[in-house]
Amino acid sequence: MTESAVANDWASMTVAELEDAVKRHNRLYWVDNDPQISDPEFDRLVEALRTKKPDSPVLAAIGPVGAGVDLSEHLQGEQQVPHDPPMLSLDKCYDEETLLKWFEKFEGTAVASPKIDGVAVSLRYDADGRLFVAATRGTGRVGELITGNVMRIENVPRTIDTHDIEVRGEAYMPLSVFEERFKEEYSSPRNLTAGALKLKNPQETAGYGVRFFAYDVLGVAFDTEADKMTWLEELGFDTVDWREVDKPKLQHTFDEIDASRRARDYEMDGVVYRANSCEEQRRMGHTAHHPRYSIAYKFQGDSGESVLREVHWNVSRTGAINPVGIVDPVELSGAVVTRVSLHNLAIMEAVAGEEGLTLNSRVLMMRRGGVIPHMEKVLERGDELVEIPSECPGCGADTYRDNDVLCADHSADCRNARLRQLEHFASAMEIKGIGPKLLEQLHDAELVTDPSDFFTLSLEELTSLERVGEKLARKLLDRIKERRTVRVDVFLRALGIDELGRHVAELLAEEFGSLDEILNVDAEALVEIPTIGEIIAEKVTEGFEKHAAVIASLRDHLDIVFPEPAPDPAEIDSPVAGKSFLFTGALESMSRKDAQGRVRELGGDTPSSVTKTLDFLVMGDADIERFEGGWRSSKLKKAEKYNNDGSSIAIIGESAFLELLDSDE
Ligand SMILES: NC(=O)c1ccc[n+]([C@@H]2O[C@H](COP(=O)([O-])OP(=O)(O)OC[C@H]3O[C@@H](n4cnc5c(N)ncnc54)[C@H](O)[C@@H]3O)[C@@H](O)[C@H]2O)c1
Ligand SMILES: [Zn+2]
Repeated sequence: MTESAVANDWASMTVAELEDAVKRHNRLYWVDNDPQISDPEFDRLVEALRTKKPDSPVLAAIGPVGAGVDLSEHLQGEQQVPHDPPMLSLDKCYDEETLLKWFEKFEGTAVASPKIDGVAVSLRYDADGRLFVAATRGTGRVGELITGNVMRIENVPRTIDTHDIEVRGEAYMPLSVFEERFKEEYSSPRNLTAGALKLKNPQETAGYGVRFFAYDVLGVAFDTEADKMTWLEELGFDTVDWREVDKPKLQHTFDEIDASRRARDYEMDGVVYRANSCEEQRRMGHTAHHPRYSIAYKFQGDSGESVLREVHWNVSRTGAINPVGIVDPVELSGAVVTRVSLHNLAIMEAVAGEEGLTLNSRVLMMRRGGVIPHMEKVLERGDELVEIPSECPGCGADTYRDNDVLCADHSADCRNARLRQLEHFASAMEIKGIGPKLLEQLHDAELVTDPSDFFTLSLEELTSLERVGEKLARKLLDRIKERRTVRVDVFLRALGIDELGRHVAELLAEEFGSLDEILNVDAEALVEIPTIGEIIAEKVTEGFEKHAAVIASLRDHLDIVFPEPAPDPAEIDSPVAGKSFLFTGALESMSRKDAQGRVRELGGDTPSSVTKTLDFLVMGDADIERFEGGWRSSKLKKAEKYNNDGSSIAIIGESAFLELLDSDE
């Protein structure tokens, strides 16, 4: 029911109309940089045309080349990087039948990997194995030079143990980074990645935490795609999460990757399959639009219709007042959504169109990339114009517009701004069990009005609140007490200062020896730290000034410590200290990141790829069972290969890992 209302638009059109629409939207997207429909909707439009006229020449001309993008208008000659062979699009399919048909066209197995919703990047390494050119995909034939920016992507190797090759892959912003720092004001991790890669001051790219997954290499011949990926990993690249699949596993792999979406730290919009045999790849070749040996099987069911009932105005921790839509419940990618961030004024206006957003509008809701819900577009206008508040809902201060964002100079007792700040503090300090409801109670009873108040709470005060019994109160007090000793970077981030996210906090902790030094630093000195730009430096120093009183009272209650230099493994008798652990796949009891944190706390090491000296390769218990049943991921294969050559990498499940941790504590 939900999808048809949109798809029907296209289904009722003639071939000529469809061809015109495809050409128009392709141009709007690639040339004018002003897409007017969402990507999934564009894909449906293309499918509608493909169904009616599979050999339409317009189908072969989708993408930047077909749209006639000419980079020479924008770029100087030296900024243009030719791609040979061009960086093409992918052929698409939406059902198993089409996938099977594609599979019949070649001999051997396929290699499948998630289709990452990021930005394609080409990396070139010179005769000494040094990264010397990085470029965007651009028109597909000519890209834009972004070497300085790419140098700031942490997991892109600067030098490799071979020479004269080109590596292609996808740059993306981890969802954890997006959600922590950007989700309030930006709508898409992908667009932010593209922006971060083109920043004029490449140093600032580092602050965006962009990462890179390799999926292809030119300049070396391989027998199989699997060999290619393994080789890339040995060179030190993080590769897309690939696996070799045979015919019976084609659909199964798609379902499995689809089901794993929420456990992954990136958005994706389908599964890419490639013929495993490189000889077959050469035989099949490519069209002007896409290689024939590859196909993208795209996810569906991410969209649905709903009705916008209300717009709430939320004061963010930085003071911006952002719209949040309340919609009738709608199921998207398996989860029911009732609230959707409209991000900021500009994004809300873009969705609504010129006449403004109205309540009771019929809207298309979507999880682009499967994770973050968006209101994609208004399908039918409602009856009541959404008013932009002239006053802050928390303190009544006048609002004003600052570029894309609604702002106010909140008074010191703005309830909403405070609640948001306290919420951020509790979550950054990892004080578990303090949700928004309890916070409101604490705040409204004037028990906690600034962050330091958490540390003076008493049992009587807590139990005086509705629905807080003695048992819960004691538990909360214990948790708060546990967090009295806190690492300086965690403390700094918890202050909720604009631009002082995890990355900057860690830099400050590394760079300085005491909290006083950090708090008294001036903007000029901060800019000296690589990856901190002028804007960050100013916001951070301003923030320290503004929060001086809160910081002072927090210091009375907290024991703020600097990260200890890693303990000397020789001195600790422990199964974890001095050992290296690599986690792969999803764990049940904690995220991979938390698992790495635990290992490092205990003095262990967490390398990012399988090496000869790795001690433990850890995976979920379900994966261990699959492993025992014969299944092999690329990491497993590599570990086994090293073990055959004399390494002793223990391959263990999560339960065994937890036992190791326990025996250490
Ligand atoms: N909204 C609109 O009006 C409109 C108009 C035109 C195009 N579009 C959108 O533009 C998008 C881009 O189209 P396209 O032709 O550039 O890209 P595509 O969808 O054909 O995908 C090709 C890209 O996938 C990337 N990729 C990610 N993971 C990969 C993996 N594991 N293996 C191999 N490649 C991987 C590659 O970088 C490659 O550049 C499409 O999603 C389309 O919907 C939208
Ligand atoms: Zn306010």
